[in-house]
Amino acid sequence: MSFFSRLYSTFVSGSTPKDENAIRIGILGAANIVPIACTIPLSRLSTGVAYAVAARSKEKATEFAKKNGILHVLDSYDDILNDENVDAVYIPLPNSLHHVWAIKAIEKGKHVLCEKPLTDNAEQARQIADALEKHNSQHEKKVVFAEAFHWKCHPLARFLSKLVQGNIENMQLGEIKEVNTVFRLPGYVFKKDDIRYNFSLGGGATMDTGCYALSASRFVVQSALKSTNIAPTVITSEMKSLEADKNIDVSLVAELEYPSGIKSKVQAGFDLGMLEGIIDSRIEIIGSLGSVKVSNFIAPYAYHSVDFKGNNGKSACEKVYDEGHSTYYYQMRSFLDVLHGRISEFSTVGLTDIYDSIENMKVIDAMYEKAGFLKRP
Ligand SMILES: NC(=O)C1=CN([C@@H]2O[C@H](COP(=O)(O)OP(=O)(O)OC[C@H]3O[C@@H](n4cnc5c(N)ncnc54)[C@H](OP(=O)(O)O)[C@@H]3O)[C@@H](O)[C@H]2O)C=CC1
Ligand SMILES: O=C1OC[C@@H](O)[C@H](O)[C@H]1O
Repeated sequence: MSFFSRLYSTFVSGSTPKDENAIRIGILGAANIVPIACTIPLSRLSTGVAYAVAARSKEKATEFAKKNGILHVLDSYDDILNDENVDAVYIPLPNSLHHVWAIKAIEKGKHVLCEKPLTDNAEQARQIADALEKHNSQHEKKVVFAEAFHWKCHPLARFLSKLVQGNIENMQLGEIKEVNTVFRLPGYVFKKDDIRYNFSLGGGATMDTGCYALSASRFVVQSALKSTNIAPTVITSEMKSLEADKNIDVSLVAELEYPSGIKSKVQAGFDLGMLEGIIDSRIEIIGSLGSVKVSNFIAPYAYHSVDFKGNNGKSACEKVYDEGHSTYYYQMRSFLDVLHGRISEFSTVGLTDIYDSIENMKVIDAMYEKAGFLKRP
């Protein structure tokens, strides 16, 4: 697939016919991210359908449904949860609302794909896990729950996982010593009233781009150690705040250390300079035998590269597009495959389970605390 075909399939709807047992997805909110993360991927899959949407305003939901090929418009988010035709929900609400709607959805027996970061803080994430455990222990039909770290579902992430385990022949890193990750955007891409600049809605750069950079650091370390739910200690954390609101961080630089001794620097922010482009997302992994730089791990479907340099002077470069779909397509396909019982292990397809989400939120809490900022409410 060429660069333009990859972008076309990311941003333009398809028209794949639906299977009879396609999973019917209800969408809570007419959010900006819905087309790229939900309705366009669904339009390209036979296994799921954009069944219904509700928004705070019915007029907005109606227009949104028409534009994005969603079959039904309901009056409220609760109506989506109460509709027995809805099998699963996608939650693209502001961060502070994920907690309440995720728990309500679980209690109604709906499967959930919830946007990142999962919650405002780790305590709320734990409460979602409690609700999930309670529901699943009392019902035969088990609710599947995933946080939408889409980048981990792309074939590039699977390649990285193999790479740090020493399974890519011409890219031997040896023992992993250091993992540095970055996700920065320019602040001007968001309006002043954006949810990301609103403390009570769970805003802040550490919440928004920081949760990804942290997820990348943890993904690499967990893959290298073939382990799950590992969280590093926050050694230092520095943040700069918005002039207009001292609670809203616009940049993060944190130094972390994993229990195994691996060190990690995580950078995030809405602080990308005019001359630095429109996105800075990368991973650098330093091992005893060589190092690797991965560009654009967040949106690898647009472009990316994996550049290896061995201590022996040898180098190699890889690009991993596979069928060329977007990270969101792979995420939706994985989520639906799990619901159809075709896959039982989240880790094989990159979906993020609730216990991984809790650990991510614990580190975000610690980053805020160490930097002298309030945790999100
Ligand atoms: N996976 C990814 O790549 C991305 C993920 N995200 C995540 O998705 C979520 C939504 O982001 P985004 O689409 O940019 O958000 P939007 O600004 O589009 O807002 C999302 C929805 O939240 C509701 N909402 C907005 N403002 C308020 C408010 N003041 N009080 C209550 N509800 C409000 C609205 O629902 P209604 O329509 O009912 O009025 C709106 O549709 C966030 O968690 C974000 O982190 C965002 C972008 C990319
Ligand atoms: O993927 C993303 O890129 C832009 C961010 O602001 C957004 O919230 C995030 O999910």
